[in-house]
Amino acid sequence: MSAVLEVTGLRKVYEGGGRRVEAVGGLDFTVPAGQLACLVGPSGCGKTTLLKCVAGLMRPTSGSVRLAGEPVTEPPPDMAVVFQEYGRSLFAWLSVADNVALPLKEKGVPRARRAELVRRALADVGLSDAAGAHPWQLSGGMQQRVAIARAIAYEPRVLLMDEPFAAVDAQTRAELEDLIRGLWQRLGVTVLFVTHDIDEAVYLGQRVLVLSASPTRVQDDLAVDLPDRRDQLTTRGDVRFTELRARVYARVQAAKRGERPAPDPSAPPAPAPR
Ligand SMILES: Nc1ncnc2c1ncn2[C@@H]1O[C@H](COP(=O)(O)OP(=O)(O)OP(=O)(O)O)[C@@H](O)[C@H]1O
Repeated sequence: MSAVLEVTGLRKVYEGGGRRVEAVGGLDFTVPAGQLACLVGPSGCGKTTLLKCVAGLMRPTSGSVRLAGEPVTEPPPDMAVVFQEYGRSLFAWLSVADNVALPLKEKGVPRARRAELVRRALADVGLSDAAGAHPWQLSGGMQQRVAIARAIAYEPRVLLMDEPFAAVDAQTRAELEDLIRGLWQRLGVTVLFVTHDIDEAVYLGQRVLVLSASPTRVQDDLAVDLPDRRDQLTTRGDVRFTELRARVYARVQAAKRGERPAPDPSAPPAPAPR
């Protein structure tokens, strides 16, 4: 299956205030349609910068991003982003339903269709009852569910997530991870999920891309050959999960030290697209 997302020679250098930081340094990868790929890398390695470039929110210094073959030069209509800071991404004065509806309004989706998409998305994230509430009346986990509902109501081809669960407690995080896997399986959307949490990357992904320290590059690209049906207890207790986690951990450590590990002959081949 062809790649829906192509990142080629992507480089981003920040300059200003007498400081020059090469955050992303010549990065190449593609994501096939329908894949759930996780990006994991050391703190400060350039994950957010990369995602902003992929989302068309930031111009790269050089290189390109293509979505379904088209160059991304501004936020594309068929891409949605969920950020870590749900508190800042929701509008406090709008109801939950209106928050979810807002991007659809901007996209020009007719009112009746909008109402249907909002209803479905809120049902998908288990928040039908909270449609009339305001974000500040909800827990952090519920607010992040609203942000996810807003993203999926938009019916994106690609869903980008930047450490979306970093600010919620462990139990809520586990629930949200399962929610994302469930939505991904049901909707068939392509997901690029950025996290610094190795366990989360292995639990969620079909594939884990390990990023090097800044200026970041793809250090490794591992297939996650765990069964498609995952649950927090069984999957995390699986010997294969522990092996993959140890392998990703070792590679993130190597990335921090700036080492390039030798290719692993026992690593499974890249996963087939769904
Ligand atoms: N607007 C900016 N101007 C200058 N430098 C920046 C800017 N944004 C990020 N940087 C620098 O680019 C590098 C990568 O930052 P980025 O936020 O992309 O990393 P990250 O991997 O997402 O970090 P974390 O894991 O801590 O969230 C850092 O050295 C950071 O200081």
